[in-house]
Amino acid sequence: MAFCYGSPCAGFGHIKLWAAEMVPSAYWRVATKSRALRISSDHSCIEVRRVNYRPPGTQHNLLSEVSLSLREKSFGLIFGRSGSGKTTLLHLLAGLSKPTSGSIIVQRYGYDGKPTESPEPLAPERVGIVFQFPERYFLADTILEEMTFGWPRQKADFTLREQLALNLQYAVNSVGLNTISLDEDPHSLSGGYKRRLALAIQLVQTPQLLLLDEPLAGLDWKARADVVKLLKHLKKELTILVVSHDLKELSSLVDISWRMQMGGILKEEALPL
Ligand SMILES: Nc1ncnc2c1ncn2[C@@H]1O[C@H](COP(=O)(O)OP(=O)(O)OP(=O)(O)O)[C@@H](O)[C@H]1O
Repeated sequence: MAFCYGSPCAGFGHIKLWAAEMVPSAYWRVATKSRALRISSDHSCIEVRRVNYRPPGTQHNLLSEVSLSLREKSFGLIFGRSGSGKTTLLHLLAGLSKPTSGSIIVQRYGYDGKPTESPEPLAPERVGIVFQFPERYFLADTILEEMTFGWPRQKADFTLREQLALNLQYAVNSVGLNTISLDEDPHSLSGGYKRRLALAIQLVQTPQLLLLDEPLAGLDWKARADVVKLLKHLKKELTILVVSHDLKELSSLVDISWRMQMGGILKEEALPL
């Protein structure tokens, strides 16, 4: 598959038009899916099972027998001291590195809490990750270019591009960027709006799991409150796992939390507020 890097993909005008025309159906699809999931009581969980990780060529494990289970559409938070291995775990979940042993899977459960089918590996392309200070990696001159950077551009990819264009409009609305022209320079946005853009870029790919590394770091109090409010909204439709030191501000969102101890040992634990 070919991607366009840095330059606008062919047919942007059309992309905007498709998106504008097809928003209602995109919303309908999302709303219908969420209602269906609420009324059925079977559910899936993203699970890390006894994962160890030792970077190639090193002697020590950065993660030791890490296990966790995060139910779909819930908000998990991992806290712990600097250097304990939190970001390393996010990278494994995003497929950026491979566990030395153990597995990362999606498991479906039935009414009775028992697995209904064999677990499936969590596909890296279904995981979105927003790194610390994502605005440092913005490359394009407009919000639209930033959001479509890396999209497939070949003729054969028309259907995929069309789907991405639909998702784009949904993502822009979800993060509240719809009040801003997509021709704006991403670098000129406020801190909070830069984070919104970073989230929207990931939402276009309709992730099954959204990973956020220190989403409030470096923001002023108003932008922090803004991002917390946005995450509260996104939580209704998404499974979110956050690494953060900002426990108090995020506490109202958290369904489950873990402490990462030095040596990469993860324990489920309530937030120490
Ligand atoms: N590829 C690597 N090879 C060797 N050591 C590494 C590698 N990547 C990370 N580390 C080390 O692993 C440890 C865990 O790093 P990690 O970034 O996951 O910690 P963290 O808990 O996210 O810290 P912080 O809260 O400061 O972001 C650190 O001591 C780091 O220096």
